[in-house]
Amino acid sequence: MAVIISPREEDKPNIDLGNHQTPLIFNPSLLNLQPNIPIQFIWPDEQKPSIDVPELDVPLIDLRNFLSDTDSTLEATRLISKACSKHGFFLVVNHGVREELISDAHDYMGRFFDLPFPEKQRVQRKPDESCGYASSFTSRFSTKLPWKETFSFPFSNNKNRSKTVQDYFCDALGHGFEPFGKVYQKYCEAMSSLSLMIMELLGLSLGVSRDYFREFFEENDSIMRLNYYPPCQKPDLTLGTGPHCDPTSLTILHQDHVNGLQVFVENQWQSIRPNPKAFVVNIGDTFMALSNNRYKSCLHRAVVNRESERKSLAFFLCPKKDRVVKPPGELLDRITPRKYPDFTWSVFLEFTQKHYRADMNTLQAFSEWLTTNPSKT
Ligand SMILES: C=C1C[C@]23C[C@H]1CC[C@H]2[C@]1(C)CCC[C@@](C)(C(=O)O)[C@H]1[C@@H]3C(=O)O
Ligand SMILES: O=C(O)CCC(=O)C(=O)O
Ligand SMILES: [Fe+2]
Repeated sequence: MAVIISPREEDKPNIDLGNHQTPLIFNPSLLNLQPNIPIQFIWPDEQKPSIDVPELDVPLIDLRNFLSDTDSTLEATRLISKACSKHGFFLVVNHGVREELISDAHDYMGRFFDLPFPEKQRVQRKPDESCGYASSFTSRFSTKLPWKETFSFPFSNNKNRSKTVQDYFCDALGHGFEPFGKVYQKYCEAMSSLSLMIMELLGLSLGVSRDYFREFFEENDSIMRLNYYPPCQKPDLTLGTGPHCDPTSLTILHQDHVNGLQVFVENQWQSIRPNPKAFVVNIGDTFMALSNNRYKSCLHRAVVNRESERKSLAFFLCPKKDRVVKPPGELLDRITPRKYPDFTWSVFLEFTQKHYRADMNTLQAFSEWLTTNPSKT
């Protein structure tokens, strides 16, 4: 009988606070004036950030001649195979995304988070929905709150070429936000194209056809997330984003110039230094399942600091919601049985939004949850 997964109470998302609880409002400019931070933001000793961590040696993959030159393609597949079998993180440069588009995306992110709090609350994330504005997740979790504000919105890459991001901004915030919508529409389209190029690389490196994963993600229902980490007076007591593996398929992250991303590799936290010309790419749980565990979705977190705010752009590539996630035949053989059951991203996403706070065991917990909820398979 499978153990029924019920995360620790404090980790269980509060779907309904009812009217007996009003969530603490995370207003960093006010919170940071107080000598101490609210207890909900203080993490357990074993999870508090360590001050000095070593730098992770992350492979840098040059996409300039990828697919046009055999040697470059071989080198890229070798590097990606080594990194993804170990920790799932690598950098890509000469990626073809215009510097101006990246700087516009950072610029508009700053403008959004500088808006007055009531303005941001107009797009407040609704309970058990994955998109919208969230400040510190006070309405979702009762302890171990992250020191951050986020704004997430959907991107769909589909045949009718709809402008889902631009429409989201105009519908949710009004036509005055059309410039925001246009920039993030272009940015997400560039992220989707880059993701598909990386999917070709991943396919080649896993020994399946170059087009297999590209076709799988050609149409995608992805999530764009803007992360804003205010300065914190007690950076050694809290975390900007807690330790987790991304439940999604592939994450393409652009950090601003402030250090903060850390990955847990060889039993220690190691930082990935910001490089404005590079995107940080990591394998998520869903791609780990697609690769039948050959490539690893790795534990990572974000730390904060006393002096400066930090921002990051995270594009989460996700398959079409109801596409069945199962590894290709080439990755299955008699000595390598299936590691995870078939599932759809829509059910996995629902699991992370309604039942389980994503951490380092999300995919395992989800697999076990499916056995006790057969209607979800
Ligand atoms: C599908 C998702 C859930 C989260 C956003 C995307 C991919 C990463 C997930 C998350 C960042 C992992 C850490 C916990 C979390 C609650 C957070 O800190 O934001 C997660 C996101 C979420 O559930 O909103
Ligand atoms: O902000 C960062 O550097 C990492 C954020 C992250 O891991 C996430 O949003 O999933
Ligand atoms: Fe992450």
